Amino acid sequence: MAAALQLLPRVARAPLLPLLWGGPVARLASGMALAEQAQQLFESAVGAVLPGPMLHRALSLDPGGRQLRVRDRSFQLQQNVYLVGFGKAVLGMAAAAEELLGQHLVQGVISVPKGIRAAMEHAGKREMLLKPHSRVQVFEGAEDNLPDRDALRAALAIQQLAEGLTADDLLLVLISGGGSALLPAPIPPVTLEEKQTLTKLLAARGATIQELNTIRKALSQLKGGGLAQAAYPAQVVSLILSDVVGDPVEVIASGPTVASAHNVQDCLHILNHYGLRAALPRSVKTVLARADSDPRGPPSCGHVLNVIIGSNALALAEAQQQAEVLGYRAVVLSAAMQGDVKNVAQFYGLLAQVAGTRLIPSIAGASVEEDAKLHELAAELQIPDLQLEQALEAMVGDRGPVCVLAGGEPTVLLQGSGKGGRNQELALRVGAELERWPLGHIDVLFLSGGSDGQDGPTEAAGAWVMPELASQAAAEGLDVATFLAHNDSHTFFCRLQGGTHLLHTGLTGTNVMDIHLLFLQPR
Ligand SMILES: Nc1ncnc2c1ncn2[C@@H]1O[C@H](COP(=O)(O)OP(=O)(O)OP(=O)(O)O)[C@@H](O)[C@H]1O
Ligand SMILES: O=C(O)[C@H](O)CO
Repeated sequence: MAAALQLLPRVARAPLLPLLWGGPVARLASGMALAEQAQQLFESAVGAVLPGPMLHRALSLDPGGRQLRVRDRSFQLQQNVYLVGFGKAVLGMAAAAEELLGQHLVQGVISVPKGIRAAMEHAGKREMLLKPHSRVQVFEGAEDNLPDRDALRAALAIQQLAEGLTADDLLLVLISGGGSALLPAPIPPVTLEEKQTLTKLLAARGATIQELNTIRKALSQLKGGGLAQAAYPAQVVSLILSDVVGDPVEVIASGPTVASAHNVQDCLHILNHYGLRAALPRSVKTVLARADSDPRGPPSCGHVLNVIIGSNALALAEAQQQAEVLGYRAVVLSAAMQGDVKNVAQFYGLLAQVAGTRLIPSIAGASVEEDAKLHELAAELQIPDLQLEQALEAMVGDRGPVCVLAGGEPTVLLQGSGKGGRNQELALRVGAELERWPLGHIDVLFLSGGSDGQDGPTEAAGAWVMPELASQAAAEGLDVATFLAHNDSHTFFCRLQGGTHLLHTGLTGTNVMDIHLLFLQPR
């Protein structure tokens, strides 16, 4: 337990209110105490997937320092290791890798978001920074998650490094979310601008990350296994931090070390579906036509070891453990929450209602219809790993406080021009839902936060809400529906009670999608 609490120093100091559930102290427990615990559990989830700890779990040197161990594989070390990386969490991953590899690391090139070094320095996160005489060259680029000239230069440097390797070398590839935009290498004659436009159009028309990255792979020299091919005959080990539901290695950062299984027909189907086929630039048509007749087929990746070293599920598992230490019955609902944010919010609202009735059957709670509606909605959302029955089972009977943990990435279809993010919008919508289903004797709190610490283009990571949200807002003259109609959740939370419902962590240096926490605490 001491070790577990090390991750959570503030939790260790906080009074363990739920342990005293049913007693007078618990009855005095305020929403703020619950909110503090929610924020601490969020931090513990993120703490489990920080670059340093993750790297050290995945990589080790044998006692003589002659072999690099990755899972159950060993690689000979003789000052023959090269490193490349691209993604939002790669700076800290590279710092941890360089520290571990020492003199065995010959050279590295990484492509990371613009301003990340300054932000980490400013936040005092020195462990995320490379040392002054690092062998790793850093390129910053892809402002606003879009490929740009800086990212293109980085991609060229990465390609050159990979192409210069021999069969005696080992290439360590560090990959995390945001990697696609940070590694643009369009196949000529496609230009960077054309690729940028196509990516933007697909995203704006609601293409999924799977669809978007299928197109990116078809138009890129390095994605879809291209980087692995460039590094051949060197051995390649890819360490991947997943930011995609289900952790598909071929999708994350467009799978630069995974042979693409898609063909031109798949691309044309996607482009057709989003009404983009007719207006395709000639260059894109040329590249797709060439790919169709390429006798070599997709790159082969037999020399590659792809390893997922961090994921949303891992973060949730840590927070679940911490919640149990705090006396909650903690259930992981899913690490793959997806779907329209409105439906996801309705789902959490109904879940709280149904769960509340199970927790204290005597209260006027959910009806049979609401139970059925919850299951219907769950089926509609098509969440692959949803443990709804298990979660509801944990709530049967008068057994104390419950914490439901989930993760993933709901979708917001932007209609207004307000300021917000996925997590703040979800929290606001859940707050509105909770108000519709008052649960007399149970304190309910919902928190949603982006594990990277930045929710959309805002400075907050997310927000937390309780059923009293709408009435508190009304008292301050804020109308929830109006803010939602403008996708203006951040402005709403900034104004509500002086911003106390906002979750502020600063940039965390990692990225495993969003974390959702739902607490039900009988009074
Ligand atoms: N005003 C808004 N209200 C709600 N959501 C918004 C708003 N503006 C942007 N978003 C959402 O924020 C997301 C983009 O935010 P961000 O740049 O944090 O990317 P991300 O998807 O979190 O990146 P990653 O997946 O790499 O973490 C999009 O899903 C977009 O729909
Ligand atoms: O970079 C990307 O492609 C997305 O973040 C998904 O990994």
